[in-house]
Amino acid sequence: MPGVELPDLGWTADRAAALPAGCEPGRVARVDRGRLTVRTAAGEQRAALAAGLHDAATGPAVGDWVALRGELAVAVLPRTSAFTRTAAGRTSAAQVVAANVDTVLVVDALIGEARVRRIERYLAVAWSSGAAPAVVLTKADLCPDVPAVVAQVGEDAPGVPVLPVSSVTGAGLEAVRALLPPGGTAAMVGPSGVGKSSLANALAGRAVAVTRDIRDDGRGRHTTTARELHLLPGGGLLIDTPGMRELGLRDDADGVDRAFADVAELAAGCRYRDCAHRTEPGCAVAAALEAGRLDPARYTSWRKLQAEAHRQELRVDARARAQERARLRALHRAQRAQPNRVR
Ligand SMILES: Nc1nc2c(ncn2[C@@H]2O[C@H](COP(=O)(O)OP(=O)(O)OP(=O)(O)O)[C@@H](O)[C@H]2O)c(=O)[nH]1
Ligand SMILES: [Zn+2]
Repeated sequence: MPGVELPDLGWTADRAAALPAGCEPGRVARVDRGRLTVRTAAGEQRAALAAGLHDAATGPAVGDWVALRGELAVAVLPRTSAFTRTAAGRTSAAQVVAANVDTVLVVDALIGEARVRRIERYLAVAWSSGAAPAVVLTKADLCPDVPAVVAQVGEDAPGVPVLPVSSVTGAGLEAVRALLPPGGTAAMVGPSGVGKSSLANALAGRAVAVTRDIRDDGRGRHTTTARELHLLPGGGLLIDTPGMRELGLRDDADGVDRAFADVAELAAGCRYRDCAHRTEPGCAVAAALEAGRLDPARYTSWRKLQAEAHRQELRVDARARAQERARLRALHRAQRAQPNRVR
């Protein structure tokens, strides 16, 4: 797609300062088994990964800016935000699925399953990525009392805009577009079936939702490349990558604390800094629960997510220990092989 200026893709002076000499910048629109589709000032091109960029945590993800030398991506520029998915297994590394997202649209529907608890969870994930979240509630055309649900969700999403929309009638889409300024990057998270693809298509004004066409013709599998970074008519960019649909909570409690800013503020007023909010004297959280100023379900949800973030932390620690053991083993092997050359 020629005719796109770098700032239209989200290029900034900070990023320019980090670009190695002699390289051109490109924004990753898709990653296919170690091959990139990147958007540059000159249009779209494919790029291979230089050695050292094959790591899941530090190698390029959709939304990343890479430094290009011809057809080779030689570096990933510093990220302003990152969404990670922790792969299964105690020692497997976190994989970055999207990077440099400014706004996370936490998408849920105005009809169906009770939604507040899962929205809380996605908000914690969003905050811990480094991006700013907004809640988008879809299917407004099917909901008999939109303001009531919006108000209810708003109570448990302190400091976050809550926007009702209908991808069918177009109602509310303008308010969502207003969150996506030219050059700004948004991404969607939310459970299956709430209308993320419909919202992406409505925002783009055409069908852009991810399609994966895999055929097997006896010579191996071929995946047709569909971009996962879309330019919207208003100048914003939308990342719609399948990986965003399987996000886990990251290994830090900050995201949880931001999603539960009201509860965290209460907890700051407890008498003891290490208060476990159970039976401690002077516990401000227990007092708020007793006085009916804190919803017990929200309290339970906060505890659960904190515990989950903590478990992730332990897992990351276990991984770090395993990596250190592997490093030492390799070092010892090398020492045995070449006793005089190491160190
Ligand atoms: N009435 C109404 N239906 C909607 C709206 N948005 C989505 N739908 C319908 O809800 C269903 C699910 O929508 P999708 O856009 O596929 O949902 P999704 O979140 O992308 O689902 P996954 O791809 O499974 O993650 C489809 O039948 C849509 O037509 C809306 O605003 N109003
Ligand atoms: Zn307490």
